[in-house]
Order: sequence, then C-alpha cells, then structure tokens
Amino acid sequence: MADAQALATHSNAIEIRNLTLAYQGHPAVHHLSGAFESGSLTAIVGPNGAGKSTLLSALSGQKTGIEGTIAFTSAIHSKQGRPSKLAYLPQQSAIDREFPVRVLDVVALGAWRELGSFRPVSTEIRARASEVLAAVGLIGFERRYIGELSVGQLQRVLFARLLMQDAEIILLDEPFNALDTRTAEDLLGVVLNWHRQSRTVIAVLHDLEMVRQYFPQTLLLAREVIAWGESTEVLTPENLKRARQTAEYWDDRAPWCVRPPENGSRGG
Ligand SMILES: Nc1ncnc2c1ncn2[C@@H]1O[C@H](COP(=O)(O)OP(=O)(O)OP(=O)(O)O)[C@@H](O)[C@H]1O
Repeated sequence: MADAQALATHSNAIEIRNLTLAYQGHPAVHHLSGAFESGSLTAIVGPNGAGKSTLLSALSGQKTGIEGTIAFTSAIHSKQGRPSKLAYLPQQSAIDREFPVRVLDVVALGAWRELGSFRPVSTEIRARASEVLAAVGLIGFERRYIGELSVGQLQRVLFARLLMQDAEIILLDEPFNALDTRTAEDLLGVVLNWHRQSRTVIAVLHDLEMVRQYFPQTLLLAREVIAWGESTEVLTPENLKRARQTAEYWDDRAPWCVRPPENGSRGG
C-alpha cells in the first residue's frame, strides 16, 4: 500500500515510484515513475480513459486501489501524509451546484486550515475573500448562491477559493473545460501567475495548442507513461500516435499486473 513519504531530493515537489492505480482490481494507471519538479508547470495529456483524472485524484490524496509510492517534499509534508499546502480542483461536473451555499462561504472554505472547523468567518477572511473574488473578476458576488452562477462564473469562484488556499502544489482537472474564451484566458492568467510565483502546478488538459504555448512540461499518459519531460519533446507526432494506438488495445477488465520497479522513467 502506498503512502506519502518525505523526500530527500528537495528539487522535486512530488516523486512517484512504480505507481499503479486501480478500480475494483482493474488498473487505470500502470507502473508510473517520475517526478514533478518544485515550481514546474506541467500538463497531463492523453486519450479519453488514459487515467489522467485518476492520477490527479491520487496525487491529491484520494487513494484508489494503489500500489507504489507518491512522495512529497518534507518541507510541505503534513502529519496526515499529504502536503498541508496542496490544493485540488476536480472537474466541475463533480460539484453539486444545487447545494444552497453562497459564493463568500465557498471562497472562505479555502482558508479552512486557518479558520478551523465550525468557527465563524472572521472579518479578515471576509476581506481576503473579497480580494480574491476581485482578482478573478467577480466584484460584488459574495452573497450570490452558487446555483445562480454561470459555468464560467462558478469556475472563477473555484479559482478564487484556490487563491485563498495559497497552496504550494496546485492540481487542476480540466480547469478550462466548457469555458468561454474570456474566462479561459483570465483563469489561464491566474495559472501562469502561480507559475511565476514558483508554485508547482499540474493540470489535466485536452487543448494541445494551449499546452504547447504555455506549459513547459508535459506528462503524456496512456495508462502508462508514453513520454514525460519538456513539452516540445513530448508532444511529437510519434508520441501522440503511440498514445492513440495504446488506447485502442485497452481492456478495462484486465487483471492486476506485476512488473519489477523501474528506475528509468523521468519527469519534469
Ligand atoms: N470511479 C470509478 N470506478 C471505476 N472505474 C473508473 C472510475 N473512475 C474512472 N474509472 C476508469 O478508469 C479509467 C481511467 O479513467 P480516468 O477518468 O482517470 O481517465 P481520463 O484520462 O481522465 O479520461 P477523460 O479524458 O475521458 O476524462 C477508465 O477506464 C475509467 O472508466
């Protein structure tokens, strides 16, 4: 059973060794080894069903049938075995918009570690929440219910919550999916700003042009690593073809597989 471990190498924010992730005993990610460097901006790309969301969710600490190790740098390693300063944004479809909660409370939740459970939102947190809402273009939205927001506005709110979290590692699952161009551009600006601030950002993306233009590192995944490193070297026609071909032969009912640990794969 894998667990997060403190790392010796501080230039890596996350180091993965021979990681296999599975649902009901059927592997969705196989024998993944490599590292995300501290301060790197990495896109995870690959065909549908490649295991991208599964990997991101495992990095966030939501384990699913897991073998191998995910290790975080000791500087940000909490007692619970995951970084105390890690933020994870799942796909928006995973969020229940019917829940009667106001924008301010969603954003303030980003500060729950400072706030503590069941404590009222302080004046300072309210002021910070208004600031981060302004930073994502939502001045005056504090008292709106999330069910009243457009998809783009809700994504801005969720980015405001990430800003509130002030995390060192930020995991984003298809953050620009189904957004209008203006919102996608604005939120990409937030991501690039995190990168300038030397935070480690990992995003599952489908838009390869965006990846080529803005994401220096890429992990091309097709349940196993096809390539991992500089985006220009990873996103070659040969590698993309290999990822597509690998996808054609997937068997979702395949049993657990066994392979000796590798040392060769590299990452960011
Ligand atoms: N909760 C689950 N229970 C069982 N199987 C799952 C579950 N979630 C994902 N899977 C399976 O794991 C595999 C990888 O899924 P995952 O969602 O990680 O892929 P992905 O690369 O993010 O795909 P997409 O680009 O379509 O979002 C798929 O075969 C999927 O059907």
